[in-house]
Amino acid sequence: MSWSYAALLIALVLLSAFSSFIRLICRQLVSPLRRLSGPSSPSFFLGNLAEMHDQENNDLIARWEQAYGSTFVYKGFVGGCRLMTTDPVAIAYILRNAYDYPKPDFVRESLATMAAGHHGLLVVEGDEHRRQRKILTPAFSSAHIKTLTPIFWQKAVELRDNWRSFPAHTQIDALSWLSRATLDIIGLAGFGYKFESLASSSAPTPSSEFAPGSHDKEPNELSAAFAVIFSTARKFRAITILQAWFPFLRKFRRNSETMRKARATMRKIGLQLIDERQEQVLEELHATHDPTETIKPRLGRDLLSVLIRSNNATSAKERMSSLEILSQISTFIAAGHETTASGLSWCLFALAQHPQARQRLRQELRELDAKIPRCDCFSAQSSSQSEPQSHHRFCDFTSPEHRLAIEEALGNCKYLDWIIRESLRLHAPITSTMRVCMRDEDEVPVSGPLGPGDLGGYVDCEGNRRFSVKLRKHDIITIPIQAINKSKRLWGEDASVFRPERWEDLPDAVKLIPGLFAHTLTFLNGNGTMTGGNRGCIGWKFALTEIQILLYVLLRDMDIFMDPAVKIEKKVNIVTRPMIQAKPELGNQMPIYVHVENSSDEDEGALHGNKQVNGQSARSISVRTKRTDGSAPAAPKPTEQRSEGGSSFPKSSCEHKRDRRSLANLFPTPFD
Ligand code: HEM
Repeated sequence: MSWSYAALLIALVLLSAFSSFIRLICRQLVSPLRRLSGPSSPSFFLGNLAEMHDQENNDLIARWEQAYGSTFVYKGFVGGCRLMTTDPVAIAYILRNAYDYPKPDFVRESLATMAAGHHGLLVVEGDEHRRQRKILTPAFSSAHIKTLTPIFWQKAVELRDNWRSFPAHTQIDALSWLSRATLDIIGLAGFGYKFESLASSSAPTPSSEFAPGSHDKEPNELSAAFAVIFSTARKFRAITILQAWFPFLRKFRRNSETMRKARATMRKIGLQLIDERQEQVLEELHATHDPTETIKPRLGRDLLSVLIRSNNATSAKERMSSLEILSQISTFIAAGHETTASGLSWCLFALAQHPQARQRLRQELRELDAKIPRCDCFSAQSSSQSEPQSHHRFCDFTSPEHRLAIEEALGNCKYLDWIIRESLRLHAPITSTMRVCMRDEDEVPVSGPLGPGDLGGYVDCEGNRRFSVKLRKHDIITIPIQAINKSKRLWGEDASVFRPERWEDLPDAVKLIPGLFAHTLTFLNGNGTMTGGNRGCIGWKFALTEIQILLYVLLRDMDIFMDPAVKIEKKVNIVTRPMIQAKPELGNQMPIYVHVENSSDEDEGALHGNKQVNGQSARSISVRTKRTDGSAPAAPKPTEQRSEGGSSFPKSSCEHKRDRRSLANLFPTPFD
């Protein structure tokens, strides 16, 4: 072969390897987005991405909004213009046409490796998504979520009793505890799996109703495997960005032995769970059709059982494969665990900062007792049987009638509702998401004037006011969920302030936000269509019910505080978690103090005694005994002294540990 052939061959190989990069550069050069104004870019390679990494702490988007209006461009990888808009009309248009505005490939790739799998609902697009969403919808209906609430109560009580067991003035990391609680909940409610991450040795046996065939012997095997996959995926490196644009680099993914084992474990347990549910669902069918069968089998209620039942009822052509079902298990864990834990942690944070709101909420929660019939599920830990009904404390909520009555009453708690709305508005666990235009050309409308002094539209880089944005195929759009939830143009001057009372009377402009929940984009949009695609959070009712019950159980009989000297920052890594500003090396943390009121009233005799309630030994007594003698090694350790500037916090034992100097801080998250 002559030199010229060899050179040609090398050129062809290089061309094919770099083809997507070359296409990217060409597309960027002709994008109509270049006509929009926006901030200057400090770096050719990373554009504005590096400064965006800390956007939740430096108010960057609000400053850009103030300088360039609600619709502008910023620079992404190698100088590409990306659209960013907080305009409610533009956002509604993009989200309503979800299948023409899917997630960009690099975001899907990142979510897939982050454990959601390539076939999970979070990642698939178009017809595949429509088909999966239809099969999954029955599992997330309000009626079905109501059947799962006993799990939420059980785990809430278990968490509360863990917190109660610590000596007074103990600082605890609420985030890691809430993470454990929500992991246990999604395990049981999602697929009947006992993670037992809330102090496994002392945990009460999960209701067998929800855990048929659970894996008692190795309860934490799946949890460990998931942690490996999730934490590895969360370490965002330069190579991750390059892999997005140079697909051939994906072949060089780190696939260590630990990672391979973790994936194999997830697959093994997932397939085992699916087989068990399939068998169980077939038994149900058999029993329903057998006239001699007198006792109907209990229908599996976890999300996986409902999914399998719904799948079996779907035509063979539309049905999900085992691989697709398997991906939903990891999707449920990835999408439904840390999001809710983070939402709850931020809610506790907001309440700790606002004593008046906290006291009003706690009073409302206590007053519920007066509205519901006396229950029979008070344990030996309840303060005193002779106390007036409304003062019974530390109820175990074991009576189904009592739980149902409270659930109904919680639904009518106006202030609780405002608190949840306000904290999820100001502290959205998912800060932003991305979309890409897949129409050859499109024109996205933006709103006109929204009120006095507002001119509507946006001003392009030539100084012309415009009321639509032209896009070409492959143009990238950032949907800044948190910035929309806090936009002054929509919410008013006090948009960044925690003020639950704002929900009494919202500005009209807010009602244009196409939010699934409370006119916020926290769970994304609520106006998706079957034809245009519906990508709003499928688990929003699950999450809200879980948040309601956990807040009620934790705050009814305990107060929370934070050290005012400890400054908390937001750290975005797909989910937005708290971090102590002065102690980044500790990783994600939400340090709080729990105050058990009148704790001196709680005589140790009652706590360690053998009082029988409803024929049962009080369960939480054993929790306390075990936790204080240290026999639950997996639980996060509290500090016993007050910290100054967070200095006495222990290293979090959970997997959120971060190294500030790591590349994760220099490079953007997949959603930037
Ligand atoms: C406070 C808690 C939660 C928040 C803030 C939240 C937020 C979101 C957001 C913003 C999206 C849209 C992502 C995008 O398209 O870019 C989403 C999607 C999704 N969420 Fe949630 N989520 C929460 C809890 C849950 C729970 C508990 C589950 C399941 C048990 C869940 C399952 C899902 C799934 C499967 C999707 C993909 C839906 C689709 O694309 O059709 N989420 N969530």
